[in-house]
Amino acid sequence: MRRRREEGEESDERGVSGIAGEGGGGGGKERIQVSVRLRPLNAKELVRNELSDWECINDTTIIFRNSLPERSMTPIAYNFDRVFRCDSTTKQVYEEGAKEVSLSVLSGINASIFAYGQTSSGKTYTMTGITELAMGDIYDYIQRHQERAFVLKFSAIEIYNEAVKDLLGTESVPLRLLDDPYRGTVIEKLTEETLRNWAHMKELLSICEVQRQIGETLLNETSSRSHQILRLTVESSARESVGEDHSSALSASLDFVDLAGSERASQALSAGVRLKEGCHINRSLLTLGSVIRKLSSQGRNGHIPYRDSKLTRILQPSLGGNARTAIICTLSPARGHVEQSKNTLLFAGCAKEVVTNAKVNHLQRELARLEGELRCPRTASSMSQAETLLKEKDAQIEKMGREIKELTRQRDLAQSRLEDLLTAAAEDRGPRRWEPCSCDPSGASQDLSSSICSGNHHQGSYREVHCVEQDDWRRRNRGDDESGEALNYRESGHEDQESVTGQQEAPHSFDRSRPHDSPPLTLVRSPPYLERDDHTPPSDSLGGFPGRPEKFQVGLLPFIHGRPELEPSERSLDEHEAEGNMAADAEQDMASIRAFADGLKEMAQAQAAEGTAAEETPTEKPWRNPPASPSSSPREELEKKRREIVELWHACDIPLLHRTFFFLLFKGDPGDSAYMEVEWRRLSSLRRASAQGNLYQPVPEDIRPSSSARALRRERGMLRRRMQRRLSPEEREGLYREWGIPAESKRRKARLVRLLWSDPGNMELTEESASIIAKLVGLPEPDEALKEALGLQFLPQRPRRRSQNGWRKRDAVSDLSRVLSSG
Ligand SMILES: Nc1ncnc2c1ncn2[C@@H]1O[C@H](COP(=O)(O)OP(=O)(O)OP(=O)(O)O)[C@@H](O)[C@H]1O
Repeated sequence: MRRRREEGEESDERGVSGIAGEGGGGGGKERIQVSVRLRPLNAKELVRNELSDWECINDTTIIFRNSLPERSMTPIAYNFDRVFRCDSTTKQVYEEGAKEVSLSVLSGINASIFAYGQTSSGKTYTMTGITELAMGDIYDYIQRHQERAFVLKFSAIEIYNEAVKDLLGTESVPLRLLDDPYRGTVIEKLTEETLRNWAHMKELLSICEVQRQIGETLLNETSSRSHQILRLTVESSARESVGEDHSSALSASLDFVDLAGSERASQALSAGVRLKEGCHINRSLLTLGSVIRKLSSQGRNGHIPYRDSKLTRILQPSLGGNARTAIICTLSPARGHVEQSKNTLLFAGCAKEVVTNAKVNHLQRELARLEGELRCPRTASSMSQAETLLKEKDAQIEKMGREIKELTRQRDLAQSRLEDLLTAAAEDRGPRRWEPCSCDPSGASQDLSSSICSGNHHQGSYREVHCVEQDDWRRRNRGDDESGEALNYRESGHEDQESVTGQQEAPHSFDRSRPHDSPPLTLVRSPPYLERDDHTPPSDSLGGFPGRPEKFQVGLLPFIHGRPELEPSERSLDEHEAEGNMAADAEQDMASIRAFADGLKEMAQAQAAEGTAAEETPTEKPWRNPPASPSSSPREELEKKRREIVELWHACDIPLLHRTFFFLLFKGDPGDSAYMEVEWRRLSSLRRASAQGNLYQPVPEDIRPSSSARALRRERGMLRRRMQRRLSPEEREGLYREWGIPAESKRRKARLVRLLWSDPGNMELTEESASIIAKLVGLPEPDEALKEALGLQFLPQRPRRRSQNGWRKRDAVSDLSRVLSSG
């Protein structure tokens, strides 16, 4: 295909003899070549009966024709250098949309091929094919041009969360970008392999494929979460001049750029890590878009924000600089993605206005530059200044790295200690009644350590105090580091506590067995919401649905938080510890189950009380359940409710253990209806609060929605570790097979765990998820005996009768102990 050369412009150095034409050529001022590729509807979209409103009516025009009758309007037409229908092959796309530009590299002209488009639109699919086809053509060309000697070099990077990673390197440290006055932005310490042959090149391509960050999103099971740039550098010279005359020696590079896909968090339903990746991806694509927009409207005049992202810094030559560029914009045809597709075409429209100015890169020129640099090196003093500066910066970075590591370690320690304490407290609490206490109810005269040991015994002035390990580092840095974890400690509002414990040895320290040289303990009180004197949580908080007892929240905290995700280096330690401590695991699990049951019962009671109040006052509660349809049987109603509960759990990011316990214990028997009603109301209210934005009222950080998602992630991490410990390799293999996880795929445990409870519409998968998790956490067979042991067998009683026909909590707990010890 002929390129659209800027009028009046001629390439200054076109056609190095014997290379231009067949080997590409071109260059000079010309516009970026822009093609659009429409992919076919994929299997999921077909199942959903998605329609496509896009049609390529000829080789250069694609139209959007909305087939919705109420929206019928004149089709919108978009023109590009080339458009490819959904049945076009990648070879066709390459031949007509990228080949000419790619092969310019053989003429000493830099070239870049980009794929741009929303997530799952086919960028990687297209670029993988184009890269191989272009490489194949280059090898083929070299084969047929023995009169020249070629050297091919290959390097590969990815930009993941704004960090540049060497895909061929052995170290995973991010690479730095340096500004070279001659070469522009260069990547420091990037591995560059000299290609030995075709097989070597293929091997390197597969290494890149393996190394690249891939993640599963709702829209793409193997979504690329990073921008990938593969660079082939071609150096060539006429054979007779090898080592002598460099006048015909050429050097140029060809970049294959597979951008990460733009995505809408709402569509990709991304959360946690994926959401963070998505934010980075969108931000760098935004910078790319604004660079392209500015270049298209004002050429290279004015400020172009290349430096606003690593992606645009690295790609600067390809964006209006010394390179020929072809962009392939990929589109998903589905109607659900129409807005994203239009945005892609908007980008494509701007890109085709951008003019680049590629020149032939004679090696001679490069040599002259190097010679010039040698002749007048930068002065010794400026060099040493720069070096000193660099060293200082390196030292600073290293120090910060150490500090971050230390803070992370502290946080993890504190978190796991907090979990242990909460579990212990849940167990100690037993019947979960606060006993009257003879201490000063204000707590003023108490020392904090005694608050710990009797931490849950203040009738009317409940104070739960947690013990958080603290080491010298933070104390040393106190005052000059108000960020991160240090701030969390301050947030408790009891800055003075540290000095109290600093002055006296806690007589009832939780951890008497600590070695002497271990860091001292500091007490940090619970978040303010646990310290309310009236035992009632803020009604607008996440847990603040009508009738939810505060302690339920406390009891569930171990579930909500799970174990903290640790850094890989630390994880082995954690695993090690945990492995040696299976009994503790089981104990913790059962404490969690007990806490779950206790919380549920209290909720049911509170709800029953609410119900009484509602009967007495005719006001309609906003969270009332709609009346059951008269035609359905009670069983059908319960089944429907069960399904709704599953949907609500999903929507509210409820911890998986809670879902599992509940799901297995309450299967829709008539006796379960009260609990199911309670759960349904709780969740409906939670979701309504979330929809109304109430969750952003002063709610403790760790139970806000974003942290629920984070907690879910941690919980999945805990389950993944348990898979390793609790399932035999055969059992794991069986599960992978059952869940369709291919044997060769990476991180199979993580993939499986991600699938658990992920499809609320599918009750079969839901059942299966619950039974897998039950096995992982050692939930005893959920039958009537367990229910009875947990005191969950009976319908909740009205509060005024509770004193006579109470919940048999003590009996339930001791029964449970029997069940456990016999199990
Ligand atoms: N033209 C096509 N023909 C057939 N299948 C395609 C085509 N384009 C893409 N696909 C399929 O669609 C899925 C998504 O494609 P791909 O991973 O290339 O998307 P992507 O744009 O790179 O997504 P992301 O930005 O999330 O990485 C893959 O399973 C791929 O095989």
